[in-house]
Amino acid sequence: MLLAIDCGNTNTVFSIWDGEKFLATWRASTEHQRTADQYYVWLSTLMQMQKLDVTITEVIISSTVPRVVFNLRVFADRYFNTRPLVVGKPECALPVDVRVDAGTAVGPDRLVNTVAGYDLYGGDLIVVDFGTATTFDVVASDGAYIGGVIAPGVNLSLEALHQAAAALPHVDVTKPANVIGTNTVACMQSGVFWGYVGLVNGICEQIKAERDRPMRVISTGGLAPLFQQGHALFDKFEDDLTMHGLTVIHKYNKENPAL
Ligand SMILES: Nc1ncnc2c1ncn2[C@@H]1O[C@H](COP(=O)(O)OP(=O)(O)O)[C@@H](O)[C@H]1O
Ligand SMILES: CC(C)(COP(=O)(O)O)[C@@H](O)C(=O)NCCC(=O)O
Ligand SMILES: [K+]
Repeated sequence: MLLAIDCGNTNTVFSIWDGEKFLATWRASTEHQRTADQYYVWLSTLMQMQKLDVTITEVIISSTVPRVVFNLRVFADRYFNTRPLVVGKPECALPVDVRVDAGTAVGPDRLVNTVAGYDLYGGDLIVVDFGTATTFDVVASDGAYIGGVIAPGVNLSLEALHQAAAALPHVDVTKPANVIGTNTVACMQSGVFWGYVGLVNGICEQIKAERDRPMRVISTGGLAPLFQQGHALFDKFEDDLTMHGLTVIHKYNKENPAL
């Protein structure tokens, strides 16, 4: 049984994959101080509560936070007696090329999304991931990651407004009824919501123009459905795109041990 771990700057998602389907998925906030023992207490409790009596034999990790990887490695080694595959490390081969400037360390989540998008839809894709940051990953016709765009995340933008301006409250993102807000909260929500619709539209259109070809736009991340509502920003929404990519990369490395 495979344990796939997707660690973002805000949340860390753990999924158990039986080779055909995910048996369970759990989410914890990302905290680099969390130890291997703490991960185990948390995970084994959830497994017991779900009466999931399985043996984890393999672990794959993608982490946008480098310093959590140490404790996750100890966790895999101590409790599952396995050396985890860590995306972005030389020993983890990818089934696609990465064509970026020399010396660039691409976020592993973006590589995993590229692999997942290519596996599900083929090439000429834009993958939009609404995480702490909102990333656009451009996938060439042969599946290569050829770069993209990093924009501030939706919640980060709202939080920045609240932090920087004394009179602006903390608000949650939602789709406002009108563009013209008639109170402070509605004005802030409008700025972020409609600003984001424009950002996503504009960036995707410019990427397509720069590539000079039609491209499919795939979205992932909890906030993607909010932006899809009535705006047809994306051709497809994939809830567990990153997790799917982790299983594809794991399989590829198992089938190509010499890589
Ligand atoms: N369904 C949702 N509704 C509202 N906010 C969400 C939802 N899912 C995630 N978020 C928020 O979106 C932000 C990004 O979350 P996540 O995708 O887990 O980020 P990361 O992968 O960078 O850790 C966080 O602020 C999180 O609280
Ligand atoms: C852009 C990111 C911060 C997004 O991370 P996330 O929002 O998933 O936590 C991450 O992919 C990252 O740290 N990238 C490194 C730089 C790059 O991808 O070019
Ligand atoms: K992410």
